[in-house]
Amino acid sequence: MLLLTFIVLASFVAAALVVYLRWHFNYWRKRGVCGPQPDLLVGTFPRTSAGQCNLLEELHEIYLRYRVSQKFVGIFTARAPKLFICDPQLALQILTQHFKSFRDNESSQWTNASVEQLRLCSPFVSTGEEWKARRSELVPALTINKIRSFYSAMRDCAEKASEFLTAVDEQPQDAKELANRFTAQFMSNFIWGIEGNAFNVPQKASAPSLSPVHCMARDIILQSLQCIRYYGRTAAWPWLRKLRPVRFFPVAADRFFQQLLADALNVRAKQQTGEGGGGRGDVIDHLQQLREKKSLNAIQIAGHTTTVLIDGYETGAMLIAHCLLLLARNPRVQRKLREELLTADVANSFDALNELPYLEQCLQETLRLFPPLPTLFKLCTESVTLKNFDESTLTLHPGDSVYISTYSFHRDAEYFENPEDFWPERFAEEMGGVRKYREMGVFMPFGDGPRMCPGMKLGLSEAKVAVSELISKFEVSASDETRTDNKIANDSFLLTIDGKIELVFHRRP
Ligand code: HEM
Repeated sequence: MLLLTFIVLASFVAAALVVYLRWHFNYWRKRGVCGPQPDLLVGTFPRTSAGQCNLLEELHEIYLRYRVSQKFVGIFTARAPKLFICDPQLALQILTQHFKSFRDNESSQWTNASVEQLRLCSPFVSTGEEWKARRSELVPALTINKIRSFYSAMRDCAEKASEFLTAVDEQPQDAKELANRFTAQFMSNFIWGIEGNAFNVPQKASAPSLSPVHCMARDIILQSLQCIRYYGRTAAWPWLRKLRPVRFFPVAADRFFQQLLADALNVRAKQQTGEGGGGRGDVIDHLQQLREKKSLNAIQIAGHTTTVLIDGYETGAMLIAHCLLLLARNPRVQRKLREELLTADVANSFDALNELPYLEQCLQETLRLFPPLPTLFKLCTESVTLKNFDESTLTLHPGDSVYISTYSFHRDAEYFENPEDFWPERFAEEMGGVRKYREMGVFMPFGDGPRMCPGMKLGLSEAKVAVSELISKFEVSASDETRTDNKIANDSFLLTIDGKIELVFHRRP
């Protein structure tokens, strides 16, 4: 009897749960929005939830299925409803004309002010007026003139990479690690005016040890990726995040960067009172002036230094590593780029480097195939009505989430012929250049609108300097360990190819 009661009760609870979940998954249907049938337990992304593919790949399948008939479809990450935008023009409007209605990033909800502070100072996770203030403080530190004044420092870092590669004598190298050494070295100089030592100890067969700034940047990236996985796993139970809030930056990194800031400001203060004062024009100089004009506290200033470091260190390195990989696989493109580089005086002129059309095309084509930040997660901040192809409408309200997958637009054969091919010429000026694709809304590796990446010029400059140095001095080929297709890693939030990018650098005579 007891057993029977238990079975009846358990069946009742199970049935009630199924009814509840089904009812919940009617969310989009009730609002007149179509979309793929969600799995009762894991929503629209069963293979991503099982670790079998990247969220982008499942999003891309949905995109290809619906993009002709729907401008937007309803999806569920676990139980959370999201609106997925399949129409590039609508995506562009969301980022530009409708900006007031989509001002904030979903990542602003992925930060817990009770457990960490430096990360909160990044414009990327700030909201409302706070975002405006943080962004306007940062932008003047990243102008083209500032970057130009660091051109010889950047070239110096790239030359150190060349010396290092010469010393390791054609042993296969992890291109991502190499690129991270370069960006860590340059960022240390650009932000704090310190030597990164990223390429010291060029003993044969032994890799140089990493600088403290490099170690901390790497630890922040690793911990942030773990946090993003945690946010993915707890999507169905968001209350868990309140019970166990997590930090994106390790405690040790927060302390390290606050101390580094204090030390750098002390040194500057002494230099200004003694002889030889005068700014070097680096990020610390800019922040010091800002502190005097606005009442910024030490946390906010240290937060700006970590924002520039982390974005310049990781996204810049991803662009460099993927570009070297694509050039290694495509000897024709590599030769053509080298010919262009060898005819210009790039060693002495930042402007000459920026005027090289093929170098620009190679980098844009790399960003098309491997945009480091391939999904934009936007939050509705003011009610707005969107129109579908069939003139039906949907009104979104504050708090609703919207997903835009630049990865899907970038790999759509409708806009980019043979989308898996690396063909930089598609971005040639005479074919309309980058502008043509940006206006269509199908190319946005740096986002668009008022929140567009403020570090675009810095990221592109880092990559231009590193790629131009290495391609003019080395023939680059891929080792057998490196995959030959563009399959992306299952667990990467920042988009990266699956497996290592192992390259061989043969010194040219
Ligand atoms: C190749 C390198 C880079 C790529 C592909 C890239 C890409 C992006 C993308 C897609 C966004 C989101 C834009 C949006 O929400 O519409 C973004 C935002 C941002 N990026 Fe970059 N980025 C790069 C380098 C940098 C660098 C070097 C910095 C240095 C400071 C930087 C700082 C930022 C910041 C602060 C934001 C947030 C802006 C805001 O929300 O107002 N990025 N980036």
